[in-house]
Amino acid sequence: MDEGIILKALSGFYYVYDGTGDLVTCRARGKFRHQKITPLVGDRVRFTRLSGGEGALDEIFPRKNQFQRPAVANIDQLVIVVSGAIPITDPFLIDRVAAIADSKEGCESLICINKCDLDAADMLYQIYTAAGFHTLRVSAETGEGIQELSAAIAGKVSAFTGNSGVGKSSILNALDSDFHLQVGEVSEKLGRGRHTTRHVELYRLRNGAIVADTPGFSSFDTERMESLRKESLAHAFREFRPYLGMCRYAGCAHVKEKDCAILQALSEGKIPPSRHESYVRLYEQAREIKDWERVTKP
Ligand SMILES: Nc1nc2c(ncn2[C@@H]2O[C@H](COP(=O)(O)OP(=O)(O)OP(=O)(O)O)[C@@H](O)[C@H]2O)c(=O)[nH]1
Ligand SMILES: [Zn+2]
Repeated sequence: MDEGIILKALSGFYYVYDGTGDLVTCRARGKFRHQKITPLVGDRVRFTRLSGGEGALDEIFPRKNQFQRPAVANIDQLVIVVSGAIPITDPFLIDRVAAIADSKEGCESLICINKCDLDAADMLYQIYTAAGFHTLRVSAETGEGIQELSAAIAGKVSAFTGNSGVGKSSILNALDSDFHLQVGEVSEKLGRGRHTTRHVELYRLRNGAIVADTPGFSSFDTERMESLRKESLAHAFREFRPYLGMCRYAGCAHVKEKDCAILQALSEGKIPPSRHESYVRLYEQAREIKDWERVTKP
């Protein structure tokens, strides 16, 4: 039996890449349906090769992480594309999506500041380097920083996200000029634009990176923030972690409590103010969801 990764799922077919040649078009064996297991794009699988480039999925290896929207598994790295100019990215949107990635097992986040030819985005750069994120400055227009980004994604499975117009597609094209051809082919087959659908696909770049061009921030697993319960939210803010457990009260919310280690670190400049503001906003939202659930659920 062979092993590979599902790059694409369409109409009951799973397109598996075994690390070398062409994709193998697989059907899932009946046992998956009986077990109610749906193979996902990103799944590592074992399969049997049949004739004519076809195959059968035999086994899905355990997932290290999983996203609902887009439905994709085993993401090594979320590349959060942001910009300091046209459009300026709101730090809250960055923090929300970074918290989702940082709450998943084995998913790193990389902050990629694009359009540096227009604006160096010093404020964003300072916030995210201070918070401990790997932060890169690039320009899809001039090619600045693209080599460094290429090295940061090589050999990994990365999902790209970012607010609309920030330059995700331009960056992917700068990384690999064949990228638009791969994407164009799919859009044509589906007969619609790639962002009008929930279809997700992984693409192989020439440097060995595997990438997903996902929908923008607004739809990236942010619906109702199911993954971010208020109790676990502080853990999803990486620079808060050294101080957790050091507050005076065990159930400290780190919002305005007395003798809170997070608020202390904030006042000492060890936590960027905008990061704490985002935390408070998400905390309030998570609390509202809980209250709402309590009202509607008997
Ligand atoms: N000056 C400059 N313009 C850029 C850069 N990167 C992208 N752009 C421009 O920004 C606009 C949006 O770029 P896209 O690559 O379509 O952005 P996107 O994030 O894929 O947008 P959506 O598909 O809406 O999510 C285009 O007009 C690009 O030419 C850059 O580094 N510098
Ligand atoms: Zn606290």
